[in-house]
Amino acid sequence: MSLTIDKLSVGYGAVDVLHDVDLEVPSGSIVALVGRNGAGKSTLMRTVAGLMKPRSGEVTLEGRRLTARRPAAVVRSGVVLVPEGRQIFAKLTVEENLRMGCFVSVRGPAAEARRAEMYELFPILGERRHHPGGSLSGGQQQMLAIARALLANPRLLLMDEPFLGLAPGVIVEVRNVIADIRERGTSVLLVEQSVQAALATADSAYLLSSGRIVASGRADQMLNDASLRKTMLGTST
Ligand SMILES: Nc1ncnc2c1ncn2[C@@H]1O[C@H](COP(=O)(O)OP(=O)(O)OP(=O)(O)O)[C@@H](O)[C@H]1O
Repeated sequence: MSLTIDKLSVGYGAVDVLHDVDLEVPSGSIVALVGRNGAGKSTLMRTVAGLMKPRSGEVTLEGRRLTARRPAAVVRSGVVLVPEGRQIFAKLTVEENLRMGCFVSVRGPAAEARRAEMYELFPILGERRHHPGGSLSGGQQQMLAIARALLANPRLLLMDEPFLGLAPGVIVEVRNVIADIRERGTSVLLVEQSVQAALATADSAYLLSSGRIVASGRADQMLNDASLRKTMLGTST
C-alpha cells in the first residue's frame, strides 16, 4: 500500500519541527528515514499515525487522506505504528500484551487465530507467552512490539527506531523480520538514527536534518555516496 506525504509541516506550540516534508513509500517497499537525534523523525511518525495534527500538508494512503483521521481510524485503514522504545507493558505477560494489541482491529476467534500466527512467526514469543513482557531481552521485546502491531494486519508498518539498543546480531534478526514482513505484502517506513543498519535494510531512503529532507534516493546509492556518508555518519570511509 503506497503512502504519500506532501508538504507536511508539524510543530509543538510555537516551535516548528517539520518543514514542507515530501516523502513517498511505494507499495511493497521498505523506506528508511534517517537523521540525527531531534531531527523530527518521531514527530513525522506520530503525525502519520494520527497522533499529531499537521500545521499544513497532507498524508495520503492510496490517494485517500489520512490527515483528518483519528489514530484508531488510521489503524483500521491499515497503518500501524511500532513506537520508539517498544512501549510494551512490562508487568503483563507476552500473551496479555498481544491481547492488548488486538483490540482495536480484531476480536474473538479471529484474534486468537492471529495470535497463534504470531507465535508461529516468532517462536520465542510462544515459548515465553506466560512470562512478563519486562523479563524479555531487548530483541525479544522488539519482536513482541512488532508482533503486537502485526495483529492489526497492517498494509503499512511504521517502525520508530527498531534497532535502538540492540546488539549487532539481534539487529540482523530484526532486519530479517522486516524483510519477511515486506515479503508478506506489507510496506514499511522505518525511522532510525542507526544509518548503516537502516540503509542496509531499505530500498530507498530520505535524510532528515532539522526538520527538512536534505537528500533522498536509493538506499544502496546513498550508503555508497562519500559526501552523503560524511553528512550522515560523520565519516567519509
Ligand atoms: N512533546 C513535545 N513538545 C515540544 N517539543 C517536542 C516534543 N516532542 C519533541 N519535541 C521537539 O521536536 C524536535 C523533534 O523531535 P523528534 O522526537 O521528532 O526527533 P527525532 O528525530 O525522533 O529524535 P529522537 O531520535 O531523539 O527521537 C526536537 O527538537 C524535540 O525537542
